[in-house]
Amino acid sequence: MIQSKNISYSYSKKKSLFKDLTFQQNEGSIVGLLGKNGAGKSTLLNLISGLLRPKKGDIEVNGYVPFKRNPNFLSDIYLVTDELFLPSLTINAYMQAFVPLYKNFDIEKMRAIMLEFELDEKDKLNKLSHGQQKKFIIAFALATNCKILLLDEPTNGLDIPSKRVFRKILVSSIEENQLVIISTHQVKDIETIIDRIVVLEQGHIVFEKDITQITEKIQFKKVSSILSFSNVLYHEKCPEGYNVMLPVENDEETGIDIELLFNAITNKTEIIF
Ligand SMILES: Nc1ncnc2c1ncn2[C@@H]1O[C@H](COP(=O)(O)OP(=O)(O)OP(=O)(O)O)[C@@H](O)[C@H]1O
Repeated sequence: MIQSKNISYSYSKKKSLFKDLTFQQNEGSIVGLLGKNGAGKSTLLNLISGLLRPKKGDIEVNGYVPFKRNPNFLSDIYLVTDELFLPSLTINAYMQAFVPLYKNFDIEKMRAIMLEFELDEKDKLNKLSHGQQKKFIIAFALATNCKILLLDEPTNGLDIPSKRVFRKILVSSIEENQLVIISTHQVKDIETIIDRIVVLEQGHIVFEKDITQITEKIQFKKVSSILSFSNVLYHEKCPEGYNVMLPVENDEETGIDIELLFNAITNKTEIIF
C-alpha cells in the first residue's frame, strides 16, 4: 500500500533529512508514527501524500507515484495537518464543494460524527475555535473513507471528551482496506488504538513493531521498588515508585506504556526481540 525504497530528501543542500529511507506499510492497520521534534514525521507524511517529491529513490502509494498527483490517487488519500486554513464557508457549503472529490464519501457517517463532536452544518468554518475546526476536519477525513488517512497531531487542540470521541470513532469506522498513520507527541491519546509503532529519529526508522509483538515480549508495570528485579530492561521514577519494562515471563502479558517504550528507545535502551 505504501512502499518507499531508498528515498532521500533534504530541504537544504547542506543537510539531508532522509537518506536511503525504506518505509513500507500495509492496509488494515492504525500506525503510530512517533519521534522527537524535527525527526521528520511531517516531512514523511508530505512525501507519502505527494506534497513533496523525494530527491532520490522510489515511493509508491496505492499503486501511484504520489508527487504526480493523479486525481484517482488524490481521491483516495487524506492528510489532516496540524495547521488548518479553512475558508469562510459554512460546513454545508464546504461539503457541497469538496465532497464530490472523494468517490467513497459517506454523508451519513459525516453527520453522525458531527453530532458526536457537537458541530452544526450551519456553523461557519472560519468562526470556529481551533479545536472545533480540528474536529470538523477529522470528521471530514474519516467520512471520505479514503484508503489512506494521514493524521498529523490529530488530537492537538481537542478537549478531553473529544479525544475520547476521536478514539471511539476512529476504531469503529476504520475498514480492513484502510491504512491510518497517526503522527503525534500525545502518545496517551493513541495508546489504546494503534496496532503498530514506527519511531523516527533524525530521518531514520529506529524501531518498528506491531503492538502484539511488543507485549508478547515486554511487560510494562508500575512497581514500588526495583531492587527485587534483576531483569529490568528500562525504568523511570514516578510518584508511586517506578515504571518498568521487564521481559515477559510465564506468559504474563500486560498492556503497553508507549511513553515508557518511546523513552527507552530514544535513550538507546537495547530491546531484544
Ligand atoms: N519548509 C521547511 N524548510 C526547511 N526546513 C524544514 C522545513 N520543514 C521542516 N524542515 C526541517 O526538517 C526537519 C524535519 O521536520 P519535520 O517537520 O518533518 O519534523 P517533525 O518530526 O514533524 O517535527 P515536530 O514533531 O516538531 O512536528 C526539521 O529539522 C525541520 O527544521
